[in-house]
Amino acid sequence: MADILDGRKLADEIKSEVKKEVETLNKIGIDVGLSLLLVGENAASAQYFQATLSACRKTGITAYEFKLPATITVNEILNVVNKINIDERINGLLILMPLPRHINSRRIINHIVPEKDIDGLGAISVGRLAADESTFQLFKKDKRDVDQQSRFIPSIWSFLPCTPFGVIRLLEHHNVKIKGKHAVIIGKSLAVGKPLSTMFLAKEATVTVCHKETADLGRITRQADILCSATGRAGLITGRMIKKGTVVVDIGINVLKGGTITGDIDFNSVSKKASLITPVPGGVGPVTISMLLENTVRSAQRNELFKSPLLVMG
Ligand SMILES: Nc1nc(=O)c2c([nH]1)NC[C@@H]1CN(c3ccc(C(=O)N[C@@H](CCC(=O)O)C(=O)O)cc3)C=[N+]21
Repeated sequence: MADILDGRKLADEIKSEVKKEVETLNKIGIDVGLSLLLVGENAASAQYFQATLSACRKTGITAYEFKLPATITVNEILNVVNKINIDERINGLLILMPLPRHINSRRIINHIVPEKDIDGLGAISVGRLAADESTFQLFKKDKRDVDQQSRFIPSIWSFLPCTPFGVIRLLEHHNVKIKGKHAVIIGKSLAVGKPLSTMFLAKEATVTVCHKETADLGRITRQADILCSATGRAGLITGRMIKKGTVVVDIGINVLKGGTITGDIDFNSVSKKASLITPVPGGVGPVTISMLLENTVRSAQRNELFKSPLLVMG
């Protein structure tokens, strides 16, 4: 039987770190602010919205809520983003995805100033990740790589998308070796599959990305040392599709009839062969929210550090 990669436990640890850092900033008169922008109605987004609000409350981050009707125009949303961009109280902006169909979501997301793009989905953030200009943030918790990475004192940097960032954190927290391993990712989305593949590359894994057009998925998943699935298809991965000892990360969220939440992995059959596995709920999801808060408090810290040569100490 596989051991569990416990996301709730790690998420709580990250949140208590964030809380301490928020308190330190509060002591020198700095409040940390996160804005949440929800357009229209969407069950998964509404749930993430609420979960993030309550995590903000727990850590002392001030949340600013923006709820707009689905009928709103692109320009009206851009005006709200403009307001948030120049609002000094706000350190980060999360725009809940997906946006309504008539809205060009790239147009909206690219309008967030990079300093506040704590979800890491804007073109600058995506480009910096692809060019390896922000991946050093993945090495902070990895003591062995600190020396190599600490050559960099960035004057400005971008944020990493919360879900894949959380996946790397969860693996490292459980001492899963990434370097030299074969990581197989299912899903090529901008928010999860693609950035996760870049992060695994930065960590020097051998990476294969599969998606809905991939022929004979099982042939590839059986080669994985680390298997990450982010498709939103319940039960896609069964025990027959993995080799013994695989580390399995379930990034899928499927709401079944009756409201039960499950991932992409058939937990019963896969957990018999895997060495480590994330449950859903209680796996990657809670860590995602904690990474969003961590990015937000980093944004506030950088703002202080880089925008004045004089630091006010508590
Ligand atoms: N710009 C953007 N970034 C996102 O990261 C984003 C988004 N839009 N839109 C909506 C989806 C959905 N999402 C979830 C994250 C965590 C849980 C989570 O923590 N779920 C709990 C289960 C909660 C329950 O049981 O009700 C868990 O996995 O344990 C759920 C959903 C992030 N999303």
